[in-house]
Amino acid sequence: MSAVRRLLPVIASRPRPLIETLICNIVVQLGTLGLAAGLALLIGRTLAGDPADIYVAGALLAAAAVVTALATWRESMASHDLAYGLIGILRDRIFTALRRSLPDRRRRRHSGDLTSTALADVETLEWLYAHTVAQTLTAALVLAITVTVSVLITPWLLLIWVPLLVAGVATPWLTSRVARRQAAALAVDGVTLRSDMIDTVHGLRELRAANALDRRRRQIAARTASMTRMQAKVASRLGLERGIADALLALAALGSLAVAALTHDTLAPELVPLAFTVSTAALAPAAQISDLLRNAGTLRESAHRIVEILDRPPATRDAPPSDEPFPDLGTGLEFRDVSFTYDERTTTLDRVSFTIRPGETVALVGPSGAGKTTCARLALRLWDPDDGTILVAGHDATTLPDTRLRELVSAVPQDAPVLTGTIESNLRLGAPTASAHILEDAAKQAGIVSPDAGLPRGLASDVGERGAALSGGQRARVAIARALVNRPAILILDEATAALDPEADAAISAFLRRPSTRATLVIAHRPATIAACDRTIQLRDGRIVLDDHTM
Ligand SMILES: Nc1ncnc2c1ncn2[C@@H]1O[C@H](COP(=O)(O)OP(=O)(O)OP(=O)(O)O)[C@@H](O)[C@H]1O
Repeated sequence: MSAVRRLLPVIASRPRPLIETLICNIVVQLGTLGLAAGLALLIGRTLAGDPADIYVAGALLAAAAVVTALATWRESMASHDLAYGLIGILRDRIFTALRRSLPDRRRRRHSGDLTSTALADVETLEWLYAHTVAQTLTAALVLAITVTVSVLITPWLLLIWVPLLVAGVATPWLTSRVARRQAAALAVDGVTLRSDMIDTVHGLRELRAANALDRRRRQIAARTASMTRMQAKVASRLGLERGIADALLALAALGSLAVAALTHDTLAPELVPLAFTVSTAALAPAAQISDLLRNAGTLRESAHRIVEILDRPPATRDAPPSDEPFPDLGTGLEFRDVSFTYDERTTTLDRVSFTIRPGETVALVGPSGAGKTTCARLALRLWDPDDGTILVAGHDATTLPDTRLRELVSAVPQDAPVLTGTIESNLRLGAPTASAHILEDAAKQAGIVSPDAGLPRGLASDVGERGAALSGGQRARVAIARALVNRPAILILDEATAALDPEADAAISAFLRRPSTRATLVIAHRPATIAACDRTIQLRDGRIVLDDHTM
């Protein structure tokens, strides 16, 4: 089924503005047609020496003009109400689809690119919903009426309308493949340009330090030039198509005039202006339909990309929501024969089994690329293992509803992002209603409020744009405190202490040694951090090579 047809039913979710748009459109089009036809009849009868009552006719025409104007105003409001409402629904569906399917295990596409293209595509659909569906239905109706009426007045007009309508439809149909190709190329260029710009702004410091800013600027300029060339090609194609459409419309007007002139002796004289007016009145809806056909390529390309996102398979299947209590079965975190691969070629984890009991703190160590972070990601259920089971608090993780799992497991990833705001707003991220006591307790455990943290304003400290006003160590402390606010049953620290200064490292080590009921997995390289743990598991090439209390 075509992507546009898949997205059209969304329109049924807002029937009121749709019906209003449709009715107003019909009133506008028929009102305009009625005005022109009324005037033509008036002129015809005057020319034929049988003038109508000018006052009655004037009043009728004035009333039609007012109704048409009011309907135009309402139509504009209703169509935009319809379009923006539908766009909101689509954005929400896209967000849900992306949320379910990201992070992409196989890294098929950059998630930022995907989102940015989808948002641009949704804007394109504004045109479909606000200016296309109802308007095209009405235009087709008015076109059918005008062509039928004019042909009833004189069948000779068929000679004009049939070939011109065929040519009008054939032109954009013939160019539709090129149009889609161009729309796809423009979208790729646009997205790459946007993500290059965003990456450049984010990496400004690194690019400047590497003396790479000029090179980056030239790359962006080259991409812009390529886009400009493609835009010129699109403009040239659209111009040509518009030119052909205008020429066809002009031919229709001339043809109608010629038919009116040639058949005037076979027609009642008062009908001559009417035949010409009604026939040329078909030009406006014909132009509207040709406009739609001209933009169909871009529209189909955008709809296709949106449908692609909506159809993305979920990264994990969420267990159905349940009111059943999930008793903590007391096992902490357990991996049972877990195997996992990112790309189906390399085995990242090979039958990994370990248990971290409540109250235990375990260091997961091993060389770079051994699969440590992958273990943390699977425990957080970013993806499910290809084989084996992960038990969280005694439950198979795949049977736990997502929200429950997030309450049980908290993680501090490598380079955990700190969001713009204050330390408090960052701590409240996953627990908006947490009490001041809980926040302070978490901040204390992570060493934020200690004198050596360098944060005299404590929780009220401003972290700057994405944490830029904090040092690496301070950012790590905020990320650790954020993970502690939910008081998780399972805590995972993935190289979270790597950026800490010795004082903070000592504070975190002390925190790790403190007795608690939490199961804690610490991915670390630092001897001091590893020494603070009860046990060490060593991973190499995705396999456990050591699980020991001493190392
Ligand atoms: N999203 C991904 N797509 C494909 N391969 C990945 C992905 N993430 C990690 N890998 C690969 O999986 C392997 C294990 O990576 P992982 O990050 O788990 O290692 P690690 O032990 O945590 O390493 P480090 O100590 O350097 O952080 C590596 O070879 C890595 O290149």
